[in-house]
Amino acid sequence: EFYSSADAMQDLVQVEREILNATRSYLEEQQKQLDFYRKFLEQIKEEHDWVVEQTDLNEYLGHPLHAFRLIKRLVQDWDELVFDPIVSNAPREELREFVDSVVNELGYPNPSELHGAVKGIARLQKVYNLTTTDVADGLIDGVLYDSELSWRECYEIGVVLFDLGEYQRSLEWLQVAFVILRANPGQEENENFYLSDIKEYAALANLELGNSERSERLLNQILEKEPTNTSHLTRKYIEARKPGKSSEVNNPSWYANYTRLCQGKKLPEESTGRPLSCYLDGRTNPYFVLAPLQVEPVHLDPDINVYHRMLSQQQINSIFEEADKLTMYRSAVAGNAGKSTVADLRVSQQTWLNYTSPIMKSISRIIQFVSGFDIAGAEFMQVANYGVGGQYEPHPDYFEFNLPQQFQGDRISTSMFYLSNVEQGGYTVFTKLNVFLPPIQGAMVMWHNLHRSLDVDARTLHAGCPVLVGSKRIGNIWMHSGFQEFRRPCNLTSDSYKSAAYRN
Ligand SMILES: O=C(O)CCC(=O)C(=O)O
Ligand SMILES: [Fe+2]
Repeated sequence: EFYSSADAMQDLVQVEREILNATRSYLEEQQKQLDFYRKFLEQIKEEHDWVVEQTDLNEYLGHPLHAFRLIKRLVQDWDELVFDPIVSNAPREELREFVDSVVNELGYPNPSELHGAVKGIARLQKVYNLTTTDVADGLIDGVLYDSELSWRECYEIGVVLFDLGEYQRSLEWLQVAFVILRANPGQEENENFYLSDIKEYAALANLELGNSERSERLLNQILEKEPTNTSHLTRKYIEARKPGKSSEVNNPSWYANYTRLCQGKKLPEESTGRPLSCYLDGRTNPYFVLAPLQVEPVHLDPDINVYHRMLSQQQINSIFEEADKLTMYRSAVAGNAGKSTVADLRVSQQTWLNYTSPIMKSISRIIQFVSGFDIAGAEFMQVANYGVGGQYEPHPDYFEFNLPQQFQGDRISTSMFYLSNVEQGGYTVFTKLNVFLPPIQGAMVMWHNLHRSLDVDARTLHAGCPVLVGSKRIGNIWMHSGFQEFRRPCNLTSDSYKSAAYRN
């Protein structure tokens, strides 16, 4: 799978380059062949015409050499020089074999990936309030990119969204396609045919949305002006079918907070009289005496801290070198009965790094010093890469139920390293705490997922917002509550009441 990770997408660039080069050579080879055939035909024609011009063909062919020449041409030359090569077409076979080998080695996206990519665009529009015209113009959240879409691309997006049942969004894309196509007359040979085609899809989308009148009107326009083969059938279909209901979009309860925070907007907060401010911490562990931790507290109770400049570019490169040795997989989520499943709510690719390499040894040391926890029983570091539209919808990091058998206790804390900056989007947000964090390369954010009583803390619900532009890389280390009894002792009374009101 390619669309879920920016890294994986890079392979596709190589695939396209290889196919491009091979096809170009193929065309050159074919051109040579064609030139050869043409020359052959000219030669034959010359001889043939000469034969036909003979006043007495019988006499001419009675000559043994003339007869031999004609027979030889037909038996040998036509076959060897023209028919065989045309039929077997060696360059085409070579091209096919080459493309197969490239595809086998590097992979090739299947049609479902187009759906994934289009869903990604629709998701970005929804989360960041991007209008369809802006996106089509290459204007992404206020930044203009040199990447405007053609009418055909807009049309394809509209069709895929129609297939996905996103009729309102589909209609918007179809409208933009229509406008672009009509604004550039003469660019497309079958312009009128395409305009009708777009209208036909728009008629169907309108029908699904419950706008039967509009649907009717669009179809009549086609039938009056540019009737196509299918429009009559569509008319029958529309007459036979009951219009759909304009579906009220029912967003989940967390959705408003989620999108607001993803856009970098906070709800106003009551002042606690004690604004949070950054500080240097050289006392948590002697390790930090000479290079104190640069702490940015972003929330108190539950505490969420960002530690800046934890990793240098060099260290980050070393992490990627380790990750490159392994295969990245599409991230899954715990589904029913704890089974892991792939879902749109988490679109990224990931792999796991153990703590044996020098860089990972040093990370495990740092993480233990900062958190105070013993890394024994912790999971390997999960390195993830999100492509455009990649995201992780609100979730807690703890399991609570369905704790994997090999776990020593639940995930007591999360330490998440930002291994890249993100050009636009990709914030980490805490939907119940009114906190958003733009990724900053080299920084690490840490929080506890469990109360001291080891009950789960529902306030820690968080999400990775969709990446708008860029490629997001993170590294997660989850500590487990086993082995930590002396590191973070329980209180005498349970503190789980604090999060009781935040469940669901
Ligand atoms: O991508 C992010 O910012 C959050 C990722 C996350 O929550 C996770 O991987 O569990
Ligand atoms: Fe998480």
